[in-house]
Amino acid sequence: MSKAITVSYEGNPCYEIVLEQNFEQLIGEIKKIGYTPDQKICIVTDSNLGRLHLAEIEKIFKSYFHTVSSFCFPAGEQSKNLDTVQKLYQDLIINHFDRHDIMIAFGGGVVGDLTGFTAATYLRGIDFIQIPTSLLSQVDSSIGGKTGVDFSQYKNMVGAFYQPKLVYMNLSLLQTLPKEQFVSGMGEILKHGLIKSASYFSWMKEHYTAILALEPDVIEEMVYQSCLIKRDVVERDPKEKGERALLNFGHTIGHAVEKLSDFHLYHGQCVSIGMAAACHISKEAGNITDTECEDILNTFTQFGLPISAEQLKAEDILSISKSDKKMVAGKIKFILLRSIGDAYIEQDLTDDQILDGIHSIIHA
Ligand SMILES: NC(=O)c1ccc[n+]([C@@H]2O[C@H](COP(=O)([O-])OP(=O)(O)OC[C@H]3O[C@@H](n4cnc5c(N)ncnc54)[C@H](O)[C@@H]3O)[C@@H](O)[C@H]2O)c1
Ligand SMILES: O=C(O)C(=O)C[C@@H](O)[C@H](O)[C@H](O)COP(=O)(O)O
Ligand SMILES: [Zn+2]
Repeated sequence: MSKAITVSYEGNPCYEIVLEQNFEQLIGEIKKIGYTPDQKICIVTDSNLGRLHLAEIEKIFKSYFHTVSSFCFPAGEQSKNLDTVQKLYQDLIINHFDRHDIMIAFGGGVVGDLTGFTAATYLRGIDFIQIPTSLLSQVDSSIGGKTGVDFSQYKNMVGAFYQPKLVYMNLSLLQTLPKEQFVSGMGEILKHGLIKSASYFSWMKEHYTAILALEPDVIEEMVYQSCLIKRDVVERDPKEKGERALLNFGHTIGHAVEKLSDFHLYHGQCVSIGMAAACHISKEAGNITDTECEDILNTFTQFGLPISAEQLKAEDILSISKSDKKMVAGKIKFILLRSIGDAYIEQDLTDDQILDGIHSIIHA
């Protein structure tokens, strides 16, 4: 069981996404890039990975590279900020990292986004490798080169497009991922089906027992299919000039809910709530039927994802949604469904239409 996908950037092969059940091929993949033992390695990770898996990965890197250090920060979205980036810059400086050295993002999306941004900006850019360990980071955040941190609690306000040199995932690490984090990753995976492939969405509904039981073949197939969908989108539109915005389905309201929950709700859970609102708006716009909307919401619930945010105020969600980055000429760039598997960008929604969607998740 092993799969690889090539990601091209501006028409040229740029990096490989490797799906494995262990770390046996990691050094081989690194040698293929042309890295040599004299290059210094900084493994960036969070406190949970530090406790569970850092020793194993350090040993693997030390079997090839002469100088391997690690930088560990407290787990959670609260760490995804410029303070942590500054501490990481300090660590790199103290350890004399220069432009030909390499950073390793070993963790979930928080580690990946923060490490990628630090790699993009330290010495105007040094190489980095993604070793995503959460379901969400394996299917979404490690691919496509969106890196960044939150600023003043606003999601991903400071960032850069910066591509990794390799994405290597050991799917067996999902065994230690807490259940609710696995479910959070399902939010982005179901999004992939909803925006790009009705058959993939149906496949997930058919396989939900096996998925939640973490059956290795089914998980590998699912991660692979999601990586293919994300790869195809980011290859066609690497800098979000058009189609890539579809990956933001559920995120405008989702990011507002994430901020308003003070990051106590996970990203994929907030995206699920945001998608529920967007589905309601899509239904009211005459695109999807009542039955389809109900089917989507039932599927979210079946996977354990939330579809409501009863404790929040509609006006707060609307006003924070409007301060998200996706405003164009004062209008929210909103993603709606034309049908299951087919999403589009809508820039002409009125506040009333958006509020109606928000009310559907508050009174769900
Ligand atoms: N760059 C992108 O394109 C992109 C895409 C989607 C999401 N994101 C960002 O990704 C972040 C969410 O990522 P996430 O859900 O991975 O969150 P996360 O990085 O906080 O990881 C979730 C939790 O799971 C733990 N964890 C990770 N892997 C584990 C494992 N194998 N075993 C045990 N514990 C493990 C982490 O320590 C953390 O507590 C958000 O900041 C979001 O904005 C970015
Ligand atoms: O890769 C993308 O493009 C995405 O939008 C994927 C999203 O799932 C992800 O949460 C991304 O970080 C959102 O980016 P933002 O620019 O809307 O903050
Ligand atoms: Zn997301």
